Amino acid sequence: MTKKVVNVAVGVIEKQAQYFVCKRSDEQHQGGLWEFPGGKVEDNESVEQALSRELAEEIGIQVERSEHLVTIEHDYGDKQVCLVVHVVTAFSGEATGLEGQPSQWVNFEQLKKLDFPSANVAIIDALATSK
Ligand SMILES: Nc1nc2c([nH]c(=O)n2[C@@H]2O[C@H](COP(=O)(O)OP(=O)(O)OP(=O)(O)O)[C@@H](O)[C@H]2O)c(=O)[nH]1
Ligand SMILES: [Mg+2]
Repeated sequence: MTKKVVNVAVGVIEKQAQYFVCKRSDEQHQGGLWEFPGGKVEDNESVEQALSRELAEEIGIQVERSEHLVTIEHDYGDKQVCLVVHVVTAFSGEATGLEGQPSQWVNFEQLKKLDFPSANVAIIDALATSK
């Protein structure tokens, strides 16, 4: 049986060699783990539109420049996702967890030590390669 793939726009927010990450709530899929902010791409929008919308909703920033980093297909067993990851290198506003989620800016060494969903291993690898 083929499962429905959920397309997700994910933003790696980068500023002065620091990265902005949020903690997923316990009730969410892959709850309690750190994440790069983002969310599901709706039927009527492009990945870039979804990225801008989700980052405005979740962390209150307006994307000014972003570039594609990597696209990852991952099967969690209970859910199959396709993460389309962009690095956001210019934005306005100040990143904050608008939905009450814990958040922090970390450098790359700290980023590597955080607990992320397993699909994110490939994001960290791609970031390391792009540096
Ligand atoms: N945002 C985000 N989602 C991720 C990451 N890694 C990863 O596997 N995912 C998965 O991508 C899927 C969709 O992301 P999401 O839960 O943020 O979607 P959303 O903001 O639209 O949430 P909602 O369903 O509460 O409205 C989840 O199954 C989540 O586990 C990540 O780094 N960031
Ligand atoms: Mg989300």
